[in-house]
This record gives sequence, structure tokens and C-alpha cells, in this order.
Amino acid sequence: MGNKIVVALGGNALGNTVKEQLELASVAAKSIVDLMETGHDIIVTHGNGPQVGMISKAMNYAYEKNIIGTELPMAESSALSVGYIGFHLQNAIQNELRKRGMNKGVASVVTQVLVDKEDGGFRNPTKPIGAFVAKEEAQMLEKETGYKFVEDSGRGYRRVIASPKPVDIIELESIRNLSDHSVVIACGGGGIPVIEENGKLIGAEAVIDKDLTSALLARLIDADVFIILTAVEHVAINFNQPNMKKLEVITQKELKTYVGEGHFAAGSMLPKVLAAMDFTGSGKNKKAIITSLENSSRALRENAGTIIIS
Ligand SMILES: Nc1ncnc2c1ncn2[C@@H]1O[C@H](COP(=O)(O)OP(=O)(O)O)[C@@H](O)[C@H]1O
Ligand SMILES: NC(=O)OP(=O)(O)O
Repeated sequence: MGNKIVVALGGNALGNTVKEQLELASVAAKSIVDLMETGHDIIVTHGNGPQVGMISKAMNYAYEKNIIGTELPMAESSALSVGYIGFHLQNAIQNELRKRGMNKGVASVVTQVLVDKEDGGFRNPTKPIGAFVAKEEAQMLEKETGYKFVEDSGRGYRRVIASPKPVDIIELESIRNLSDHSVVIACGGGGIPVIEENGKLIGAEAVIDKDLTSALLARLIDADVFIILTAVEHVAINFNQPNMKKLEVITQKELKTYVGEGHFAAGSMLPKVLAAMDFTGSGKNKKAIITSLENSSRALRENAGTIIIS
């Protein structure tokens, strides 16, 4: 039983096709095994925005065209995405371990995450999922499907759906026990959202932000380090502006000021920054890192990327 690191992989950092995802999973696997070699127990979490959007769109199209006989609710779409991504990560990490002559188990835990059925997120969709489309296509799709679209960080328009906050991780003890012996992939897609009704857990029509769930997991499991891997090496203020400035080592308090000034986009960088602050605020000597997939083990060894300290 060692000290624990929770590593969160962005859904967008895993590409858009099977081939891209396999290749990027093998890049992630190298970083994950490098991190293992620092002597920590590793728990990998991951996003599913592009993947759950693709699955939901394909299944609903197939249902409308009578190709399949059932609609697929969002909780079940998330479950499919988690199996798809979990398989690629297990496969890539296991192959990387074998290449280095290391022997360790790698296992995925399909994770249910409790949300509050009264959470305001159910009434105000904010979570971008699926592919990026041009404005005209977004307007057409809004009319055709009734989905809501928003602009996402200068990269195009995406469908948005409800994203309530994570309250509790149902499989927490299983994840904790498994992580003493194996690399664990858990809380995929932010976990499958479930609400509680009359003592029963029921899948909800939402996608939870994986950065917020990962921070909750890192807190509950008492991790030392929480690493969020995404497509950019640094968090920036004045993002995409001529006066953009990369953030390096920064205290939680300084970061809070920048949050107040509106430097981080909702649905993309803001949840990562809030998740990092949530974790570093949970105890002394907690460190959160936001950086790119390629940079992760360097970030831990050399303070590269954006490092948030208590
Ligand atoms: N202030 C900022 N600093 C850096 N990146 C930002 C900022 N605001 C928005 N972004 C965008 O947020 C993206 C990361 O969010 P997203 O793609 O949703 O994450 P994920 O990797 O979890 O899928 C970056 O690639 C960048 O385009
Ligand atoms: N569920 C989730 O937060 O996915 P992304 O990381 O892909 O946005």
C-alpha cells in the first residue's frame, strides 16, 4: 500500500476515432507507467465527452431509423463509453508494463456516482459532449433534434447536457482496495450519474464533469497528488489573447482571484481549476497539477505545467 496519485485524463485528449484513441491511450500509458515508477499507487480517471456524444448520437439515430429497437438513455450511453475507453486504457497500460518487464494488474471499475436529484444542473445544461460543429450546423441540429448547443472555448459548437455535481462515489471502497494491488481505472466519464429514490439507485439523464468527480475521489481516497491531463501544457490567464500568460506554480488563493476575474472557460478549463482548488484545499501539502498528457511525469519531477499548491 503506497501513497496515491489520482490522474484524470481528458476525453478530448483521447481523440475522436478508435485509431486515435488507441494511439493516445498508448501515450497516456507511458505517462501512467512512468508515474508508477515513482512508487505511487495510481488511480486513473477519464472523461468521455466526445465518446458519450458519439455513442448517444449514433444510438438515437439508429433508433429513429428502426435499426435498433430501443432508445439509449444517457446513463447507459456513459456505461458504453466507459467500457470502450476502459478497454483501450487497460490494453495500453498492460502493453506498456509488459514492454518494461513489469508485472501488475490493471482493472477498470464501472463507477456509479451519486448526484442530488434537485441539483440545479438538471435544469441548466452546461456539459459539452460530442463532436465540435460549425455554428450553422449547430443551429440546424438544434431545430432537428431539440438538443442545445453552445460555443466551446473557440473550438466550435457542441451539444450540452445536464451536469449535476458529484456527491458520493458508490464504489469507493472497492476502488480503494483494488488500488493497493492494481492500477485502477475508475470514475470514467465522471462516473455514471445515479439519483436515490426510495433507497434505490437509478441512472440519471446527465454527464458529470470528470474533473469534479476526480477531485472528490482524490479527496476521499486521501491522495497526495492530483494530476489533470488535458490538451494544453499550462493553464493561462487572458487565454487566446495577445497578452496571454501561462501559469506555473500558483497558490490556491492567487488562482481564486483569477477565477473571479473570469479567465477560465465554463465547461472546459473552469471545472479543472475548481477541481484542483477543491483538492488542494482539502489538506496540508496537497498538490494539484494541470498539464498535457505528454508532460505528466516531467510535471511531477520538475514542476513543469501548472502546479497548484495549498
Ligand atoms: N484559461 C485557459 N487556459 C488554458 N486552456 C483553456 C483556458 N480556457 C479554456 N481553455 C481550453 O480548455 C481546454 C481543456 O478543456 P477540455 O478540452 O474540455 O478538457 P478535456 O481534456 O478534459 O476534454 C484546453 O485545451 C483549452 O482549449
Ligand atoms: N465527463 C467528462 O467530463 O468528460 P470530458 O473530460 O471529455 O469533458
